[in-house]
Amino acid sequence: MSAIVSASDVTKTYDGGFQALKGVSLDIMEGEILALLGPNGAGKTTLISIICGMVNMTAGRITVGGHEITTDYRAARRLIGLVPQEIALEPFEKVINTVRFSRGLFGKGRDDAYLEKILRQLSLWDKKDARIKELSGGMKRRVLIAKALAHEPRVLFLDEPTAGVDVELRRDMWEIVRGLKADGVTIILTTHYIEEAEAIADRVGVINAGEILLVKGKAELMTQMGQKELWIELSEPLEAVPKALSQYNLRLCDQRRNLIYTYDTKGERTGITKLLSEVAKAGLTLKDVATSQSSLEDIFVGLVEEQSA
Ligand SMILES: Nc1ncnc2c1ncn2[C@@H]1O[C@H](COP(=O)(O)OP(=O)(O)OP(=O)(O)O)[C@@H](O)[C@H]1O
Repeated sequence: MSAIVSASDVTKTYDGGFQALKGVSLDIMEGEILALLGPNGAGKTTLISIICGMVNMTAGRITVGGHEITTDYRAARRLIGLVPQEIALEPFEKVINTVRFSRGLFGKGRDDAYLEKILRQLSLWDKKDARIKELSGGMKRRVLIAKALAHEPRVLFLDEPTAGVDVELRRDMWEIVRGLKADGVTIILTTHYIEEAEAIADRVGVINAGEILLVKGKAELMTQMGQKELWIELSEPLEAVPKALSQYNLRLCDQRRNLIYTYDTKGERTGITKLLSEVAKAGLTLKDVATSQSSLEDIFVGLVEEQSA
């Protein structure tokens, strides 16, 4: 897969002197769904706004489909659709005209068959002649997506598509996003919801305080999440991990009273039964055992805390 959007060393200092982005480098691969996860004020909207040409970067370089966004703005912008966070639509306009108008803005010729396809995909076709003000909040969000897709972009940015929407609409949105990916659209969505990133992303990028902390395949993150720890509390503290148990890579902590064994929950065998019998064979007496699992949330919180320390 090649990168369709490539950002290198992008910085943004707003007029008041606030540095919202501190050297962001990121490659977005053609055809993927990338979730940008970060707390409030992390810089997600700033980054998207820069890529979409609505905010100027202070330094750095960004290309979209090989077009440099400052020197080759029109060509780059034509490849991008943006679904903004806020609903800003003309209330008295009909749905179909709203979408047609957006297509026209990019200099694309009229193509009613294409517009019908996207309106059907978004379950808006039977509302095509309704005025925006007659639509529910969820439908207005769908119209925003239809507008963003009207000029057949290859990359779609969704800025917090499910902020403040109910669970049902959130699931509908995820279905829509999956459908667009199947059509070959590259999708970048920003979110506060770890659950959302888990549900639909191929890769997850974590951004905090203007810096990208990691970008990883979801499967890889899930493997990390799949790691569980078994805590074995002993009645007596140990000097060291007994040699007979060396194959388990145990850690000794909490005043040498706890042995910690890390295992993979997705593995065929956890090795726990064997370990416990060998612990007994080594003459150690157990006081208690407990397990803990790290989640994407733990990883995320850990990363953000580490950065602010
Ligand atoms: N026009 C502006 N002038 C000055 N500071 C700004 C401006 N726009 C954003 N900021 C600041 O830049 C930082 C990043 O904001 P941004 O909107 O990019 O964050 P975000 O990650 O999208 O947050 P949220 O999840 O709350 O939307 C914030 O501290 C914000 O206050």
